[in-house]
Amino acid sequence: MWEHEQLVVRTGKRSGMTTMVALHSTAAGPAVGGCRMKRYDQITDAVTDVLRLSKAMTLKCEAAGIPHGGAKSVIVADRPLTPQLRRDVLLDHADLINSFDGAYRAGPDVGTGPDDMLVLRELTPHAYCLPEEHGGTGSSSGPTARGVLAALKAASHHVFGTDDLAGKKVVISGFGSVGELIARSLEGAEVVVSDVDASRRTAEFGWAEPDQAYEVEADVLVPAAVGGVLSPETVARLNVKLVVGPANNQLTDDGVADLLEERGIVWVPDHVASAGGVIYTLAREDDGADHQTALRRVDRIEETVRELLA
Ligand SMILES: NC(=O)c1ccc[n+]([C@@H]2O[C@H](COP(=O)([O-])OP(=O)(O)OC[C@H]3O[C@@H](n4cnc5c(N)ncnc54)[C@H](O)[C@@H]3O)[C@@H](O)[C@H]2O)c1
Repeated sequence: MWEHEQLVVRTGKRSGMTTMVALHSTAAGPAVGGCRMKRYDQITDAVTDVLRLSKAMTLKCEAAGIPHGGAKSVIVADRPLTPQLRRDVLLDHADLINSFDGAYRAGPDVGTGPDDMLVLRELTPHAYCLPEEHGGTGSSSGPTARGVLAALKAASHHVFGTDDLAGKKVVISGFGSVGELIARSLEGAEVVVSDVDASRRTAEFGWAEPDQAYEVEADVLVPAAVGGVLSPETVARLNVKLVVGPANNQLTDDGVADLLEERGIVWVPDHVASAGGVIYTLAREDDGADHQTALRRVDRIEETVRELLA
């Protein structure tokens, strides 16, 4: 069933490249969501991605008590991007964002960052997370990691009877910006990381090949790479008691949550665990909260997860 307010797919007049915005819901307020820049095999894969991710943003805002709806945008990187082409496609995307008259406000996501938001801002006011030297809050990876750690605390208490993961074995699939921050914060835990990019391997942590990360015998799995990683097949192979991570849309479909429950594995929904970035950004950039106040709002994820699991 179609449940989105709008989906607009457009060919940019400067770049000739496809960009799209899915507006899932503005019922709670203007819709927010990141701008993903990625190569897709088929344009339909990009449409599926933007529709699912925008719906997840509505759930994320609702669970975090943020007065915003959910949206997402995608820039289909179907060719190598020179700096000029990257700039052109971002300006094209800014035109598309403007066509929503403020109903969609963009931030960075996989493949984009604060510098790209600065380019968007040349043509649209509806871009968050500019670099700090330009008055924005920069990358949201830090607050996102903090939110995951808050969720981990509450979930660990529920599953292991202690907030502290010291002495526990934790597998982090996706050793990118959020995954690395989480790995470095887990003092006293045995941390194993995994990434498709083998250059990310470091002697500081254990290493699992990406196709084996979901089978490692451990206490906790942290999905921190891409979505769609928890399928009936991967859930059957899991060897952990708890799954908590920032990756958006971890389940291939909602029925996988039942399979996790049948196996006695506690899973914290990603739209709850990964909300730290959006909570922090909106607190600072919309509400004018200072850094510490915004972090305290992120830390409330712990309480949300406690209530959810209870
Ligand atoms: N950064 C944020 O503020 C934020 C907020 C909410 C959700 N998320 C989600 O969290 C996840 C991680 O975000 P990030 O900012 O760290 O991204 P990132 O791009 O910095 O890191 C992702 C890492 O995953 C690796 N990877 C990709 N595919 C993989 C696979 N199949 N198996 C193992 N590793 C793989 C990449 O090589 C990369 O190192 C993403 O799914 C993102 O959508 C991030």
